[in-house]
Amino acid sequence: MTKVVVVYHSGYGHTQRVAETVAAGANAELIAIDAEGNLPEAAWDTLNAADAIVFGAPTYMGSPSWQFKKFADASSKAWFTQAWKDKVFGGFTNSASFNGDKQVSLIYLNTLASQHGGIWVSLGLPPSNAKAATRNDINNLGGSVGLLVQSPSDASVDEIPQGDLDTAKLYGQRIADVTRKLKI
Ligand SMILES: Cc1cc2nc3c(=O)[nH]c(=O)nc-3n(C[C@H](O)[C@H](O)[C@H](O)COP(=O)(O)O)c2cc1C
Repeated sequence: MTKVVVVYHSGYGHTQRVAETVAAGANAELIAIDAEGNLPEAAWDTLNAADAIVFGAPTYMGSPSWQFKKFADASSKAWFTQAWKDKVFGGFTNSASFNGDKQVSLIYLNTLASQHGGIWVSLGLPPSNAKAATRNDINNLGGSVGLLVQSPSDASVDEIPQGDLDTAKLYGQRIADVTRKLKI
């Protein structure tokens, strides 16, 4: 039995919906970083015991929200004991623009996982970028490092493009599959 944990921050609920969708695909436990950038103390034990950790944050001003970064700095405690070394990691970000500098956030999440000595899982899905492509398609945003989601600036959490949510579920499944293979 493998244990996947999705740890995320969401200011206004959109990234939370993505986190829930990734978690559904991975059969993962969810941990929310609160508005002050904190986790319940017991959540650190949950992260330390996980086989895989998936990071999620909205892109604010071209990088993950400060609350996520506060969590990242606090994870230095786990770094000191190498508690997360050789775990499987993945990451996702959500923002309003198609581009919106989301890649900067993904690279940040990938770097954080690498600092911890983790094994990163790429998105592993081909882009849907032909003329006939729509926002209902898998990986219409053409990500590769991790999961990209675009929530239009005036969209409610119920209006996140279905293709991005379907991509989120598949990414969660992939992380769980890779974790199972590595644990054998
Ligand atoms: C302070 C702030 C900065 C933002 N910066 C960006 C940005 O750099 N790029 C972008 O595409 N969207 C940006 N957005 C839009 C959010 O990424 C978008 O609304 C996202 O869905 C919010 O996710 P959340 O509901 O989980 O907080 C920004 C929003 C806020 C509040």
